[in-house]
Amino acid sequence: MANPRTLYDKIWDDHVVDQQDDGTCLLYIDRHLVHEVTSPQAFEGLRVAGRQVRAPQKTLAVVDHNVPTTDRSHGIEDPESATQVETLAQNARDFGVEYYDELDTRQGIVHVVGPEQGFTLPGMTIVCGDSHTSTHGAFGALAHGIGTSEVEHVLATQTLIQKKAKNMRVTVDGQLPAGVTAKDIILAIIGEIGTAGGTGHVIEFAGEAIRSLSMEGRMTVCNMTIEGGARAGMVAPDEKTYAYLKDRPKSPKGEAWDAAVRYWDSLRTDEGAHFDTEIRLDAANLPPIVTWGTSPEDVISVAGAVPNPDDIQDENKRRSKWRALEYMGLQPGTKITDITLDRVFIGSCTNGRIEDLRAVAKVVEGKKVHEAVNAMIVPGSGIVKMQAEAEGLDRIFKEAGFDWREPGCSMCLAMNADRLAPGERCASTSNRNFEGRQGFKGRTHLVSPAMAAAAAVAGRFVDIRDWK
Ligand SMILES: CC(C)[C@H](C(=O)O)[C@@H](O)C(=O)O
Ligand code: SF4
Repeated sequence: MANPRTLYDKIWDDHVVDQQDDGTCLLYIDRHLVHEVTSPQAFEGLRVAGRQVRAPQKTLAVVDHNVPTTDRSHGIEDPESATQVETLAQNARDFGVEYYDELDTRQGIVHVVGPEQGFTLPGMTIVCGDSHTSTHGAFGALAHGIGTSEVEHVLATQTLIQKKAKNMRVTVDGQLPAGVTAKDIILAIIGEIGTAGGTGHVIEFAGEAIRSLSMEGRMTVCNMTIEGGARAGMVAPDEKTYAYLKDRPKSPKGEAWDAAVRYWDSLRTDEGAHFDTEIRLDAANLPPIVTWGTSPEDVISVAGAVPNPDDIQDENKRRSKWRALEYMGLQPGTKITDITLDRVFIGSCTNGRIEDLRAVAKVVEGKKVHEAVNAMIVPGSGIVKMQAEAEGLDRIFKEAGFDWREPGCSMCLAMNADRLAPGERCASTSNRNFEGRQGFKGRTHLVSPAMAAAAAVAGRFVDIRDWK
């Protein structure tokens, strides 16, 4: 038998167009997602060179980062945002690329839209000028972010120059306790390996707890792989993957579907395949997690307290964690459940999908957002919004006092009107808690949707395992 291979090895091998002696490869790219932030220069480069988009049908453009999440039916007021959006629209028209504008129901965060449309499929190489492209790995695709010059390269040639990464496997055994979610799994993993722990690797997530996750949950895990420093994250496709993709607008149909499933079934890591690094975690021991600092690795159980940086041996690390506490306005030893909040943000490509909104509705139904808290819910796409409204979730949210918005990246990052004021403290379902991420001097605590929902009602963090 041929050498046993990992899922990553298989997809890689199937896409190599050319290999140099030093290992540099030219990789064929199956899908290219494009948004307004990292594409203007790339399209301009093509224009200047007089080139076309090589495979417009393998390219999909959508606006997400800059769009306001308030009513957009009368146009976009902010001139900067309007220009960004219009530039993408113009580029899509000029180059014949399919484009979902801010009024299209299919519009949303690029990483929510791709899977939803069946544009993202197992076994594919998928790129986007955006670090959270790793999300699409949940479907058993090799998906990662690229820079703007690479965006131009892919637009022009449908290929990418890459060196192969190492294989890493993170196995999460057992079953999650009630109240503990995919978000807690990935935060725990990043807490364990650190933000550089995955450097140079592609991570395959495996084990009973990963298999038990819905596609939404797997997307949450793969989405944040990048915060652990890895190039990409992936989960082998299975029946859940196929059920999610069946009959999506761009999924293969009829015989083509059957043939695709046969191929997808071969995308499993072979018995005995080599992993350069292996990590194991037990899901049964995981608590709901809250970040206390300014890095996604600064994690602690909701039942715990803010750690004391003086306990850290390494001087640089100690200093940086003190700085994080100062920025966050926190004291060592403060119980996490004593931390009060000004804002709650539920949304983003990490946790802005329908399952996330259902989890929030379950927690807040019949309750009220705390009077000191300003809380918003931003669906990840127009399709998510429509589905939530069909299920009556929007009524539950509005009756509880949440602001129910139009789809986009919103307060995940301060690139649009949704942002924190200096000093404001926010429980957020997004993926980054860097200084200034949600607004200048804003303070971000990353949590799961259920934890954010409970915090909105209580005005402080609460252990969702005790929620009634
Ligand atoms: C603006 C974009 C390039 C950026 C990314 O690459 O991830 C953004 O989506 C983010 O989450 O920080
Ligand atoms: S929702 Fe946040 S993380 Fe996702 S693409 Fe938008 S800005 Fe990046």
